[in-house]
Amino acid sequence: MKIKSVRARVFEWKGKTVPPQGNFCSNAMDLVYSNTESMSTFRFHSWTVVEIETDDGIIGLGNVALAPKVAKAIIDEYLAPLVIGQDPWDYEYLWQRMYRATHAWGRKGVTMAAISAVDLAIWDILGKSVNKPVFKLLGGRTKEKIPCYYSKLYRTDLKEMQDEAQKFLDQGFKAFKMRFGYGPAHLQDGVRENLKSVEAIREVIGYDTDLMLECYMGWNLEYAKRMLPKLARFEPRWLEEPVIADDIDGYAELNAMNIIPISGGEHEFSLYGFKQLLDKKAVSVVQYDTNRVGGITAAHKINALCEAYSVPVIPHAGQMHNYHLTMSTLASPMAEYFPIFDVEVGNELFWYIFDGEPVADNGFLQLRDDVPGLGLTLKTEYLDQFHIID
Ligand SMILES: O=C(O)C(=O)C[C@@H](O)CO
Ligand SMILES: [Mg+2]
Repeated sequence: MKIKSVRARVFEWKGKTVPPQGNFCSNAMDLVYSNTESMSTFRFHSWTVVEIETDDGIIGLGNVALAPKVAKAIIDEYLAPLVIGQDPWDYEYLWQRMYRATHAWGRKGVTMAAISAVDLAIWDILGKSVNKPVFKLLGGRTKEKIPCYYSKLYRTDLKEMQDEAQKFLDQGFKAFKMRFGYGPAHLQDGVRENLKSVEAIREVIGYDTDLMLECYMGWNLEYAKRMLPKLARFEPRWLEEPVIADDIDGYAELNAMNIIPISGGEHEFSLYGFKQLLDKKAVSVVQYDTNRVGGITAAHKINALCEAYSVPVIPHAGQMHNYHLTMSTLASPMAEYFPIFDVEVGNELFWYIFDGEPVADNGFLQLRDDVPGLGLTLKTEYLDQFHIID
């Protein structure tokens, strides 16, 4: 079997979007003075879909949501020529070709995300070619079904947040992730607002339910060190991305305080990036995203590394490409889950592009043994609400 073609298309959402509430999520831009909305560069309103076809007609689907137009250019210009004409079963060789050929300027960020998208499509082909779901090629079914946590609760009116939490508590979710709205730039008022929002959610979900707290790189080390003792009473399962991804020593200092487990990884890339996080004990929960970190080829290796370090893997953002990694290892106890909503930040946009994503049932997800590859097809229902760049 040989790869015959690689097609990368950008799906630009032109449909309805929900305008964000102010301070709906602390983020890395909060500390930079600007007159634009600080989360504006952290939107996922475009998504690049990769379709790789083999000479015997199998089509594999991959996807990338980081800088999708740039990712397309990297795939078209650099990665496609490296894999066309090659055997997809030589996936490690192909991964190393893409990684090393772009090493001078790739390694992390959008190049690794582009490599991930190609790698996902290759693994989709491998599964389809032997009529097996991808998780069966990685280690098989390690769970009867996958526990998942509800992920949204962006900072808005506290009563609205409580109603949202109640609605999904009633649907059987046993774990929730909420977003802080404030960070160092918002001074003591922001501290009080952050604490009030956690208290409000705990009032609804109680303490028999996991609560995770998301900073999305919006704090800094000094502020996080002040906040951790104030948050401890709420017994969070983890505090996510309190500092920017490059501040690995900051992560390690916060994790070493042993007040609240620190999580991160959605903005880290490659096996080596995670070796560094683990060697420095920077995180207590690893959260790579398989469509960023280097695809399934890289994520599978990181799963083994995390198993050896006894650090759980709970991949960022859910989605099928992550669920196969969670299903195939005991090192990954749970998945993130974004329910389908009107398009807001865009974390939910994949629901409008693909069919086949599992819908949570009572806080669990199921992958089928009889659906080959990643298990996704392109959805036609919303195609008229996308502008597609081929
Ligand atoms: O789901 C996450 O972990 C994310 O970081 C999504 C981002 O949009 C803000 O939370
Ligand atoms: Mg996050």
